[in-house]
Amino acid sequence: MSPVARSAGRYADVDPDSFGRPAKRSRPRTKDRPDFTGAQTGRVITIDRGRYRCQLLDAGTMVTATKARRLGRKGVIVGDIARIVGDTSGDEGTLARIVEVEPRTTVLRRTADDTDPSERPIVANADQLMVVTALADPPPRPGMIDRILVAAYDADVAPILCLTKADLAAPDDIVAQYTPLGLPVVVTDPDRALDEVDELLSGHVTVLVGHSGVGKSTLINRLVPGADRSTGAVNEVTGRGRHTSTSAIALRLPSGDGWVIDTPGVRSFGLSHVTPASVLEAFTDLADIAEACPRGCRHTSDEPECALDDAVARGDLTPERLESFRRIVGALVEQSPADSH
Ligand SMILES: Nc1nc2c(ncn2[C@@H]2O[C@H](COP(=O)(O)OP(=O)(O)OP(=O)(O)O)[C@@H](O)[C@H]2O)c(=O)[nH]1
Ligand SMILES: [Zn+2]
Repeated sequence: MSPVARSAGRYADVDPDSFGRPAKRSRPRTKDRPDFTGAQTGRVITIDRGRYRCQLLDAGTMVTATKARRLGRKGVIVGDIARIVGDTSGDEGTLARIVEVEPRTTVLRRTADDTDPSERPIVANADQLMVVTALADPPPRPGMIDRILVAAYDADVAPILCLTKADLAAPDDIVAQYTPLGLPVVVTDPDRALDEVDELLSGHVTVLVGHSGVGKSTLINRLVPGADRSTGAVNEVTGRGRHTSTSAIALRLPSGDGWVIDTPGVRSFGLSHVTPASVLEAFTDLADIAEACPRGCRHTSDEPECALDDAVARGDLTPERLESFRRIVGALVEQSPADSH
């Protein structure tokens, strides 16, 4: 029996939302699971109206696919590593089918807005998140940078700060402000080679997040020649860029070693479930010190017995690093939903 016929018959009755959770009925897996040997492995690079565009990892072929029903509505997102069966030639008009998705190493979720209180996963398997911020035109907004950094730390995705348009304003203040966080800060302008950025992205799956107009598309077009991201188009009416797609798009780096994932329309990531403790985990040096904090310490400056203050007093921690951490965590309490303009 072909895998297609088999899975259609066998899985039609399974709750689509059960994907990713243990099956309710436990049947011997090896016996019941469709045999997908011969399936191709690809990365989901973008999603458009129920069609999943995938790039096969071996051949690099672009394949358009549907998704097995049992994977559920949110079962496949950009960045996923998918098992694909059927016609994977990529030829015009062909349609393959995603039958399985590998467990995700990380998941970034879209900010909830006023009309949509739920958070949706948007990008899977990124191990880095590059916040792209212009030094001028538009000016940097530290509050927003901090919110995005919190989301990155919480999702266990290593943040990078990229400061664009260095030809228009000096980066020194922002660099000084973010260096104590221990994240790489790179500066770009049109006349500067991108060696440093290339090196940071090589071998990684990096999500790029930035407000419209900061030069994210310009950067991607330089990193991935032929990516053809539309640039410079700020819609006068909506104030938003020309990208109307809500799907992220993954682009393989020319070296073949690594991916960048552009996230049009994503201004920030939801923080509603994030706790100071989850952010603290990303700051391992501070986390070690905070073991000595009293129970329930929020590590804010108004906590009388926070061990982080003691560490600064002892000289074991620089005041700049503590201040940066507290500012970042402060973004959690200051957040207002659907802000970010
Ligand atoms: N001076 C200067 N201008 C730049 C630089 N990078 C990009 N720009 C310009 O800034 C404008 C916005 O650049 P985009 O690359 O379209 O910005 P974006 O962040 O992708 O914005 P959207 O396309 O709206 O999502 C364009 O006019 C670019 O030419 C830079 O390093 N220096
Ligand atoms: Zn504390």
